[in-house]
Amino acid sequence: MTTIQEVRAEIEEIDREMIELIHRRVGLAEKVLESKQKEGMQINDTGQNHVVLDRAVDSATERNLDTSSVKEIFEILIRMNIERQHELSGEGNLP
Ligand SMILES: O=C(O)C(=O)C[C@]1(C(=O)O)C=C[C@@H](O)C=C1
Repeated sequence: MTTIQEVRAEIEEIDREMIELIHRRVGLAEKVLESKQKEGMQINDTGQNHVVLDRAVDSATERNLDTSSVKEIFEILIRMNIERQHELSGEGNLP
């Protein structure tokens, strides 16, 4: 039988992986901002937000996960990316 320590060690490993993935995702803000500035695009792209959120909800549905919770997580991830792009463009935390 698995001990609580073993399960917690597994949870910790997953948490570390998630932090690394969040770090990678936010790290792409610089590249995406550069492309947007070249193309004269706005930082907040509501159409793309929908694409990302719909994709996350579809994946969550396939795995029988709570879709509204997964959607909230991805809304936070998008917000973090938008905030980072504003920081990088020297605008601070504008909406
Ligand atoms: O794809 C982009 O244009 C991004 O800037 C990335 C991202 C995201 O985090 O997925 C963030 C902001 C945009 O509103 C849309 C999507």
